[in-house]
Amino acid sequence: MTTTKAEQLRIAGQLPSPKGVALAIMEVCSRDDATLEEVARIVQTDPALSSRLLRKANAAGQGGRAVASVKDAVMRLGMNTVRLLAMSFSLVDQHACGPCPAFDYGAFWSHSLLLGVSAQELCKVVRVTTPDDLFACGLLARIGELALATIYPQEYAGVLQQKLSTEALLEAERQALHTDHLEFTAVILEDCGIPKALAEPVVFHERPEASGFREGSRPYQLLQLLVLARRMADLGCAPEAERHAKVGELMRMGGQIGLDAQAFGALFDGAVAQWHSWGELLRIPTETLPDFERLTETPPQPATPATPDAQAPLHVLVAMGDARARAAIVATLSHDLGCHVTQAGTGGEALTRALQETPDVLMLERLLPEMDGVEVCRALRATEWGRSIYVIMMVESDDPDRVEEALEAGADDYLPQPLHDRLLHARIRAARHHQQLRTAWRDDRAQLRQFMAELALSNRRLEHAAMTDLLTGLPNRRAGLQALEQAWSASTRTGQPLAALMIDIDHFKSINDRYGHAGGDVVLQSVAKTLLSAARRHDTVCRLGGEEFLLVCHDADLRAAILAARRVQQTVRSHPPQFDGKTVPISVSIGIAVREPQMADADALIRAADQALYAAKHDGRDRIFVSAAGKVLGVPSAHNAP
Ligand SMILES: Nc1nc2c(ncn2[C@@H]2O[C@H](COP(=O)(O)OP(=O)(O)OP(=O)(O)O)[C@@H](O)[C@H]2O)c(=O)[nH]1
Repeated sequence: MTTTKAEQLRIAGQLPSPKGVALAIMEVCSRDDATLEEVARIVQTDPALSSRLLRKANAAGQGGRAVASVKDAVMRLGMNTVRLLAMSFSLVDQHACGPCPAFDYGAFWSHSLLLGVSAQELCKVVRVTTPDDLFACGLLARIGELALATIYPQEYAGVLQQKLSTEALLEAERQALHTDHLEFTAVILEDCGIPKALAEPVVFHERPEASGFREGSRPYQLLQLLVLARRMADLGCAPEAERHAKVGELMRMGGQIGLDAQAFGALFDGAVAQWHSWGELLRIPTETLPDFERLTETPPQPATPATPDAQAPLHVLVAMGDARARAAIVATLSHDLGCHVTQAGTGGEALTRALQETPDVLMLERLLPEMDGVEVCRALRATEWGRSIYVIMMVESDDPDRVEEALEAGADDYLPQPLHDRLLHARIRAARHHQQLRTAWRDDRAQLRQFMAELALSNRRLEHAAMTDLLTGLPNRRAGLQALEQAWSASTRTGQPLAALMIDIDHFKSINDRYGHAGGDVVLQSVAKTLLSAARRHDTVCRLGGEEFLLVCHDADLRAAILAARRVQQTVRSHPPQFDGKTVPISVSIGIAVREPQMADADALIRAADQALYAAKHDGRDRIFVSAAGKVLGVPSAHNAP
């Protein structure tokens, strides 16, 4: 039997795998006699996992009784789901960054998270399995890529720099590494104990055509759902300029699982909202996106606005099932009427092309294969962008019921079949007139949009200026206190600890006296930089005013806050500012407070930190003091810490 490279690395223990509490949960769950109590007890030893599972259980309850204990959360989610979630969270936490220079870890998890929540939301519509299980599988659906970046950082960087499409990437991986990421995904999912029935569709979601799944079977449905979730993640993570091209295809795929444009839009928006809230909880970056309806709007016009040209050929998309009849009308339109014509043979193709090409006129046969003309018209009219296309429905006869149905679905005009040349000419004349009016309207609108974009930009600049300290570039007092309020609310929600550190430069007045105000300013700028470098990425540093700074430490208990204070003190000490070719020796005093149950709000936390700072100054400066349980105590500083 041949052993693949991924399997060899598994044997050597080199593959990314769950660790710590997640591993313990996996082990317990693999026993036949495991109990929910046992699993809950292990989960409780990890506060971050506990709060994430509580959030998941409450979301899964969909408005039922709120779950407050870990045991109830485990009960509601079920042992298997808890195992899957614990495992995927563990991998997210362990691999937030890594050694491969060309692998964007943040972007990778961001995309994987959106894939996971999209799969979960889709699964609520097409119930092929438990939505929470698909959330976990979605998070791990691309794990093979992360594995290659972790195990072969340099070689894989060379492959990634070529920026290849899926097939070419797989080929390049095989050439450079004699393996590919799909092989790694399969082995890691197996290692994580994900059942084959789920793991296989996950592995094939990048190359659905290679799966060989029988149409309509459960694996096939899962695969379809994951492919759609992947496209949703691609859209959410795409640069703004590329989003438009992805929307049409996505809507068509939504139609395949029975969702009309409106329902699909609501589902997408729901997934994006979940993406943001899980991103915050898992510390994964996420993009701010306009809602789906806005994404379907007219794509941005070219930079130089097109001048209205009455002579520009009318773009007509002809959607007809019968190829010969279609060829005849295409010939009339292009040769006799000078139109630019494109064609579609099915309803699905008509919708995709209409959304991609935004023709001036869509000539839509009512009896189209796959998706009839009425459905296509309704789907188009559900988008702002599709509303601007002039639709002529071709109906089998003048039957008033048929005509009424077409017009009610949103068609602008109709033509009875077989088509009559004179009628066709008259309809196209009306359409051309409509198009000229629309071009003029579009130009006005483009100008208005440009004006609104400029206004939004200058508002953003003003907002930024109002929240930023001009001297140091740090968030100012207002922004800092706002960040603290937000951190307070998050800590209320998640139960995670929260610490505030007030940092004050010692004897700053004498620095000003000795080096002048300009020298003082340089010292403030230098300290601001040093504080940023000493703080963790997710913590907030702001200048409260004068020579006083605030550091908000998320998820930090007293021990972590003292360590942070020592790190700040040490870094300030070892990076003295330079002014006029001279070193300006400085020190800071720090007051720490950690959120305590009796504190009513963020103000109370700041007041406690301020008391501790006051005590540090009073005790002689260059000190760290802590305010805890109503007492203020000194703690050993960085230079005399144990
Ligand atoms: N250069 C400069 N000085 C500032 C700025 N804002 C406030 N100050 C000065 O900072 C000094 C603060 O002095 P004090 O409040 O007495 O504090 P201190 O001298 O640091 O003494 P301790 O905090 O008790 O160690 C005052 O002289 C302010 O004028 C600023 O933006 N630039």
